[in-house]
Amino acid sequence: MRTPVTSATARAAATHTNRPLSVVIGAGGTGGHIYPGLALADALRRAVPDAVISFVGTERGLETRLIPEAGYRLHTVDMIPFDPSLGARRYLLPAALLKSGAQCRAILKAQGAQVAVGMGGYPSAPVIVGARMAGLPSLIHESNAVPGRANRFAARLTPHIAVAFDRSRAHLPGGDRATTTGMPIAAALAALDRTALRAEARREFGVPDGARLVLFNGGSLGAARLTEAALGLAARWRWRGDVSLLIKTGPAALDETRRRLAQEGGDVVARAVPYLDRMDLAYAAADLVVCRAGSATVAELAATGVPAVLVPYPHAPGDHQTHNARVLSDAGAGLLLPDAETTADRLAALLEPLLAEPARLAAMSGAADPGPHARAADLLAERVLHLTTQHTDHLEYAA
Ligand SMILES: CC(=O)N[C@H]1[C@@H](OP(=O)(O)OP(=O)(O)OC[C@H]2O[C@@H](n3ccc(=O)[nH]c3=O)[C@H](O)[C@@H]2O)O[C@H](CO)[C@@H](O)[C@@H]1O
Repeated sequence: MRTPVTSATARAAATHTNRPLSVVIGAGGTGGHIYPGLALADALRRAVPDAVISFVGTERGLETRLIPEAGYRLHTVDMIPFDPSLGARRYLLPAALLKSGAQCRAILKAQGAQVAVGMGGYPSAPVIVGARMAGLPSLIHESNAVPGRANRFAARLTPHIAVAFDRSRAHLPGGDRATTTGMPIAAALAALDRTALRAEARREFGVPDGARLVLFNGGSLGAARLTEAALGLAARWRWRGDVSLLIKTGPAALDETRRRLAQEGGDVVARAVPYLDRMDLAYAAADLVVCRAGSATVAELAATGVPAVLVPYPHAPGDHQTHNARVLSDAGAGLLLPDAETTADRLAALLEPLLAEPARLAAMSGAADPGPHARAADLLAERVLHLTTQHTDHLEYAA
């Protein structure tokens, strides 16, 4: 059940100034930063329907498709990732940050923004730098159990910090003053009734009656290791009528995965798709998910109660996906399987007894602590609106 932004805060934000509420959100790269940004934007719109909300991203990430499709304006800036693998190019980072920060300052000014929000990912830090240059309040949201470098840097530039998981506070400068809002998730997932949607969802994915559906989802970009293991399982289970596999491959691996499924006979039980635009249907149809442990995925699994086998991406900075995965495995809602052990044989040994025991799946589903994620978008929107009411009196852009 979602708690709407308190109408007093929304009213105060809407009437505090004659100008419409304007918020700029930095979010980009992969779905794990963009979807929470969109969930926040939708919550702000629910609270203040005439709010002007726009995004800052780059021209490279998934934001170029997802943000305009969701009906929001995307401004792009030049930015390089905060990535240790940059090697000598990391020395270019301060200059890149200053340049993109100045671009963001101009965007904030053109948008008449009252507040800037960084949702993590590399377009996030420049927005906070731009807000600092413009003398505007800003807020960052950290989504992972172990924060990334961009947000550890940005946390030094703003006193306003929100986190998805309590356990990340210890790793952030100023983490003691952070608020745990949870991870903002789409309204369709926050309110998901898996039982009510199950029949429609299973029809959508062509799941035969009586079959248990295992969804393979390698995060917003797909994961070759999971796709390979799923192909092996599909070939092994091709004679079984009681299981069905849905493999999210990512667009690049789609044709090859379909070719292998046809060649190895796995296409009898498995279907490959490039991307899932309706995660509500995917979670409602699935009996079990085998997935990476990106923070949005972990929060969605916790909020919707879908049992999971979590295979953390082994090269994530600070091994943050293992820490994300533990949020579910510590609660008994998921099993953690290291990437190097994720083969078809190992998965068969793990999944066969699990799928044969509905009571165990139900116990995993019930063990998930839904946490604050279903309410997180509204909680974060409330914090953002609160900042506008506090600071608009002093709003001034230096020439
Ligand atoms: C490889 C890597 O570094 N990944 C990072 C990236 O992951 P990435 O963006 O893959 O991961 P997340 O799991 O956090 O988010 C994926 C989001 O995309 C949605 N979705 C996914 C697949 C699909 O077909 N359709 C769809 O809508 C999911 O419902 C979810 O909302 O950002 C996350 C958030 O900081 C980090 O935790 C991850 O470690």
